[in-house]
Amino acid sequence: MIALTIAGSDSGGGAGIQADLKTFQELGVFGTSAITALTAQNTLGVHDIMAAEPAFVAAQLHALFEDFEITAAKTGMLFSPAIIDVVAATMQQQHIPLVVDPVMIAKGGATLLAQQAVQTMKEVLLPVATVCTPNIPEAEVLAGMTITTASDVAQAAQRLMALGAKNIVMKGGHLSGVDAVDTVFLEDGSVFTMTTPRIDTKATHGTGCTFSAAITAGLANGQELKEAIIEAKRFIQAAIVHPLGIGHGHGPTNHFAYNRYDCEVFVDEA
Ligand SMILES: Nc1ncnc2c1ncn2[C@@H]1O[C@H](COP(=O)(O)OP(=O)(O)OP(=O)(O)O)[C@@H](O)[C@H]1O
Ligand SMILES: Cc1ncc(CO)c(N)n1
Repeated sequence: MIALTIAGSDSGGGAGIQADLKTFQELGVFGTSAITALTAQNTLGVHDIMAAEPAFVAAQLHALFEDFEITAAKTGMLFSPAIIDVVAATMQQQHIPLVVDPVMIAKGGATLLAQQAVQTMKEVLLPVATVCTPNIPEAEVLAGMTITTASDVAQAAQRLMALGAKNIVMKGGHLSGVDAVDTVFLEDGSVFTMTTPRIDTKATHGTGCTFSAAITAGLANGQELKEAIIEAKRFIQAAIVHPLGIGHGHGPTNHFAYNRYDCEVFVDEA
């Protein structure tokens, strides 16, 4: 099975393209990539960014779809309106599941999506998203509202669905509480939560990339969306619980952990 990640390169290897390809590999999927930007980055922060020319992003996508039977794709850091336009136009023609991780800001505060690209993401990318996986700050920007309560989470998800995203995973990593709770809103109207203990760790660099890549790998392998989402939560929890101790800042998660350690996720149908 072949999956595609359309994202930025993280030279530090914990997020972006590198995290996605490691996740695909661990989940038994052949990974391909279209790189939207280079970042000079480590666990302490982003030093510099060099965006790819939109035409070169298009060239990478053309080369991939010409040759490979890609069965699912994801987007990560897309940086500019012009790159989003290229990606959306391509994905509109490909009838495969698309996971949109609406990456906006790195943990150290660097901007990974230009301010003026938010509108483009809402107008052209969400309509082609099979599933969108915002963290709370991203959901606030996309939905144009403040999120504090569970009913805010549901309202924001409804707004993203109204923009065209078919299914939504609202990630709770940025909320407080003893548990890390993600809430999933499916196209058929069903809602469920996925709960794991919140781990007190600095090693959470690339959690969102890894989680969305794991969903993509599941879809590429032909799993149902719900099953792929729950398995992805297991993957990211194992990767957070067993850190590698790399770097001096927000360290990467452990992509090897899922295949080595068991990990429980509590699923609650609302
Ligand atoms: N400290 C933690 N303990 C357990 N799970 C966590 C923790 N932090 C995040 N998660 C889980 O990791 C997944 C990614 O969520 P998060 O909200 O961190 O994404 P993100 O902010 O997009 O990540 P990124 O740093 O890549 O931008 C979710 O399933 C979330 O619940
Ligand atoms: C390239 C890249 N993509 C995504 C993130 C968000 O974790 C990051 N820090 N770097």
